Amino acid sequence: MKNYITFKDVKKVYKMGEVEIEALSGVNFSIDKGEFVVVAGASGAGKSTVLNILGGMDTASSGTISVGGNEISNYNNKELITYRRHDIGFVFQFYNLVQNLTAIENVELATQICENPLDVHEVLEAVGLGHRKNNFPAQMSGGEQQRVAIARALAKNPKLLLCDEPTGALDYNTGKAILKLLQDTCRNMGMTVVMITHNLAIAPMGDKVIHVRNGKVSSIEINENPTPVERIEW
Ligand SMILES: Nc1ncnc2c1ncn2[C@@H]1O[C@H](COP(=O)(O)OP(=O)(O)OP(=O)(O)O)[C@@H](O)[C@H]1O
Repeated sequence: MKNYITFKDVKKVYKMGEVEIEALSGVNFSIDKGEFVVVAGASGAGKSTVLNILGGMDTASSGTISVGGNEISNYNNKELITYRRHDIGFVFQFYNLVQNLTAIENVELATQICENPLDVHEVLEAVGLGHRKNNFPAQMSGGEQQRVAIARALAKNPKLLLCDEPTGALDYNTGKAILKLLQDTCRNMGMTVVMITHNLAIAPMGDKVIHVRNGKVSSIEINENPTPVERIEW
């Protein structure tokens, strides 16, 4: 589906007492269903603000955001909760797992609040953790914990998978394996994936690369033939 997501003239102003910070100053882009999109830019450019607004964790000050034909910029708080719960899977830099629950329990916890969850065993197999289901986070490496976090997001069967620097805390090879998992998930499940990075070297893996600078989109690249992660070096 073309233009599954659209941002039209989206602005975000944070007010801190007397001071106003314009984090987004008129952001425009569109994303098709099933695209793997990389949002790239320097620290403070506005990447997380874009992702948080798209995921319904924050709201725009003005402008229109539409996802799958719904104007989420008009949603009230209750509608945003439902949207986050059913439509969005989030993956963060630091995995945010519940430490006293096993891998499978962490994934099950997320599926308990959503409508059409996937089979938790199958999802853990798919992320390569079939043999670690009963381990606690402290018994797993960073890369394995991030796989649990990805399984937790995917098991909700979300419409959108949003990833904020998902490899930021991982070493080179582990990070690469996680990027491959995300790219393969996008292809195999037809999942729309939006991933933030400050690492421009991995931009060629995206079907689309949205460059953000000073709260604006500075350019958008379309890669007709995205590079498989295993062929990217940085
Ligand atoms: N809750 C907030 N209150 C006030 N200012 C904020 C808030 N969140 C973000 N900002 C400001 O908005 C601007 C954009 O921040 P944002 O976190 O979106 O950038 P970023 O590109 O994701 O950066 P990084 O790569 O460092 O995470 C920055 O100037 C930041 O200080």
